[in-house]
Amino acid sequence: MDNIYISYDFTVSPKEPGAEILIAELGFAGFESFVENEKGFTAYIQKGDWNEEILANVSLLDSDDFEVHYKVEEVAQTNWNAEWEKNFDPIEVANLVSIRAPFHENPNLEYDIVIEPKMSFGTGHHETTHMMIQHLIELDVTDKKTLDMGSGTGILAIFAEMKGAKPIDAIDIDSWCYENSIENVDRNNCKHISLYEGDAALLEGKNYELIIANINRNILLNDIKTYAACLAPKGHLLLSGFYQEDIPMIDEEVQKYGMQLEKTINRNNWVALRYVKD
Ligand SMILES: C[S@@+](CC[C@H](N)C(=O)[O-])C[C@H]1O[C@@H](n2cnc3c(N)ncnc32)[C@H](O)[C@@H]1O
Repeated sequence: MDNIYISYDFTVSPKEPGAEILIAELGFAGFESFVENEKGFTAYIQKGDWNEEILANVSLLDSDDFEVHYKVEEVAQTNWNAEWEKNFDPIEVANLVSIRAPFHENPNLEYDIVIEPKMSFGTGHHETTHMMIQHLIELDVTDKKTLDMGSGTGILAIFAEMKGAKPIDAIDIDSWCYENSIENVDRNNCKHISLYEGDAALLEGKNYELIIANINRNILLNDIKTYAACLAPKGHLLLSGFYQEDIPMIDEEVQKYGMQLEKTINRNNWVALRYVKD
């Protein structure tokens, strides 16, 4: 991949919650990095991943509730780490889990996840990551053989290990994510996570008691049958990366493989579903 990026400098009014919702949508459209400022933020995408239609499905741009302006520029690769360090705030989930950068102070909660996301998705800022952490908090995952599909920074695999899951496979299709997750797994002293670059094709013949997949609706619809084939009876499947209105479609697919919906979590119209296999 070359080092040329396309940047979109967005102003969003009102900024709260507009910028947060827009960042979430852009993350799913393929943007890789976001640097906030007073009036909005700048979003970056590699030129090779960009296309003319990149904003076509970003619904906030059509919303009457927010005023959004942007200007587009081509930029050479910047020092992402320095940019990111200036802008990443620590996050807490349920007063139990902190997700922070190495330079943040440790708030001394029960679980402390240290992540340096660079270009990959998964700081806990996103609603879907947050909800998957919530599901994992509630599940007893001790000694559960686990798969984290679409692992991004590795954040969910890392938290699963902290909660006692093992062994864990974490798979991401993106080479940046794969490289970055190696660093994060190491940084959090995880010993039971095996990382792979790839997709559902790697799952043939595998067996898990817990499968976590925070990807997007279409990839999930395509891959649910493969996940189902790898999931043991009484095993749990956690799915996120889609909206409330996508639930019927996802649910219809999952139901084909003998799984029951146990719990739905919803944040700002994003959802995370927990299924259990018969
Ligand atoms: C929404 S992010 C989730 C990251 C992290 N698990 C989290 O919860 O914050 C989705 C991830 O799935 C990866 N991905 C996309 N398509 C995939 C596929 N077919 N198989 C595996 N990973 C995929 C992307 O590269 C991205 O890192």
